[in-house]
Parts: sequence; structure tokens; C-alpha cells
Amino acid sequence: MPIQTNDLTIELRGDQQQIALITLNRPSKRNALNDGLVLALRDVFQGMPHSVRAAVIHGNGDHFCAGLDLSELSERNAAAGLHHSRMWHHALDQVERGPVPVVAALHGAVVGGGLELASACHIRVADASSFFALPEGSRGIFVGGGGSVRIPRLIGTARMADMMFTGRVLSAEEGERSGLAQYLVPQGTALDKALELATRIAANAPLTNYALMQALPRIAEQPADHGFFTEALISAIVQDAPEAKARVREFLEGRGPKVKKQ
Ligand SMILES: COc1cc(/C=C/C(=O)SCCNC(=O)CCNC(=O)[C@H](O)C(C)(C)COP(=O)(O)OP(=O)(O)OC[C@H]2O[C@@H](n3cnc4c(N)ncnc43)[C@H](O)[C@@H]2OP(=O)(O)O)ccc1O
Repeated sequence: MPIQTNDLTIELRGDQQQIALITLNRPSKRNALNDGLVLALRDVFQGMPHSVRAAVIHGNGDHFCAGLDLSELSERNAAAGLHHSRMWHHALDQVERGPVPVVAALHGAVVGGGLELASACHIRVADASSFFALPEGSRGIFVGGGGSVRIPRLIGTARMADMMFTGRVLSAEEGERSGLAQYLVPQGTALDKALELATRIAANAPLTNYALMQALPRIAEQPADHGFFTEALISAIVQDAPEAKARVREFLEGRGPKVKKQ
């Protein structure tokens, strides 16, 4: 089991312990992310047990995450700030780039660094209590956890600029409409939905999931001819794996799952 602290817990679920449920567990501070919590997040992803095929992140208490722990900010000079931002980048890269797809179960505040964390996940499920904001402008600071790269990928530069300039708070519905969340569910059901999605993801071939996580953000940034080249190489390697051959054979012999309307 990877390192965990009181502020961050990991629980393995599923008959083969294939789902990791990661809980931000600092409800008295609305799960604000202090250095210890960010480093624990990094360590949990770096040391993910091999049985795990998909992860869910959620927050204990009334909110997903209130962002950066502002109490740690006041003494920091520019040099320390640079180091701090790079530490966040490294930790959230562990979330985005592996080893497994991550579903964020969102409720209450998803703000500042909390939105940066959510945007590093692969799928976001928001319940009706969720609200999204980037209050950095009103605190006199800037995003530092990769948000200026990841959030515009979800909602575009103009919407992100509007959120940062004005401090506008987006409701759950607006968040879903603008692309911050892929699923909008009734209040109190985000975790159940996220676990259901994680179970489905965990049933895929791990190589397909891994290729998707690694390739998608990179290919999207490449010129089309580079993207096609990378896609063809990945496709060739993944289809040659024994698991791909077994799953295709299963379908052709009438045993594999059909595509069904939900
Ligand atoms: C610069 O380099 C960076 C930056 C970053 C990332 C930056 C950011 O994330 S900026 C955004 C920071 N977050 C906020 O401004 C949100 C502040 N919190 C709130 O607005 C509210 O607390 C709430 C989230 C809406 C919840 O409201 P409520 O339920 O009423 O709870 P409260 O009574 O307000 O709070 C309870 C308790 O928690 C403490 N707390 C809440 N948020 C934070 C926080 N962000 N930091 C520290 N503490 C927080 C609050 O003070 C209360 O404490 P008590 O002791 O009084 O009980 C990334 C990387 C970089 O390098």
C-alpha cells in the first residue's frame, strides 16, 4: 500500500482491488491543499499498487477542495514560489500521466488549485452542489498548479480569462455546459457515479487505457501529420498485445460484450 497520511487516504475497492478510492481528508479546512497533502498525492500515484486499473478522487466533507492552503503562502518569496509551483506540476503530472485513469467526483467548492487538480483528472463528475471558480485574481496571485495549461484545454482561453479576471463563480450546470465536467448528477451522487465509471474503465485492457491517457493530450498538441504518425504507431503496438487478440477473438466467437445503448 502506498504512503498515506491522515489528510489523504487511499482505499482499494473491487473484487480484484482494481479501483483506488483516494480521499482528500481535511474537511475542517475544506480540503485546502497544503504542501504535505500535495506531496502525499504525488506519492500515492507514484506508488499505486499494480492491481489498480482506475482511480477516483473525492473530498471529504461539504466541498471537493478549496484550493491552495493560503496559510502557507504569506512567507513565500519568488524563488520559493517557483519551487512550489514546480512541486505542484510534478504532483499533478502524476495524476494526469499515469499510471491509471482518474475520475474526479466533485461537490461543493471546486476552486483555485482544487480546479487545477480536477483538471488533471481524466473525467470529471459534478453533483448539483458543485461550484467552480478561480479566485486567484482577488488574492493577488496566479495559478501555479498547471491550470493555465489544462483549464483552457477544457473550456478555452476566453472562458478561463473571464473566470480569472472577474472571479465569476460557475454553477454546476454552467460547469458542465462549459466543459469543466462531463457528467452532472444529483446532489450527493457524484461519488457513486464516479465509482461506476471507474469500474467500467477498469474493465478495459490496461494497455488501451494507458495509451489513451498518454497519447491524447500529446497528440492534440501536435500538427496533424505528427499526430497521425504517433496514433498509427500506438495503434500497431496495442493491437499486437495478447489481451487485444483475446478480446477480439472473444467477440468474434459471440462471447464478447456488444455495444449497448445506455
Ligand atoms: C501562487 O502559487 C500557486 C497557487 C496555487 C493555487 C492557488 C489557489 O488555489 S488560489 C484560491 C485559494 N482558495 C480560495 O481563495 C478559497 C477560500 N475559501 C473559501 O472561499 C471558502 O472557505 C469556501 C471554500 C467557499 C468554503 O466556505 P465555508 O464552507 O463557509 O468554509 P469557511 O468557514 O470559509 O472555511 C472553514 C475553514 O477552512 C479554512 N479555509 C478555507 N479555504 C482555505 C484555503 N484555501 N486556505 C486555507 N484555509 C482555508 C478557513 O480559513 C476556515 O478555517 P478556520 O480555522 O477559521 O475554521 C497553486 C500552486 C502555486 O504554486
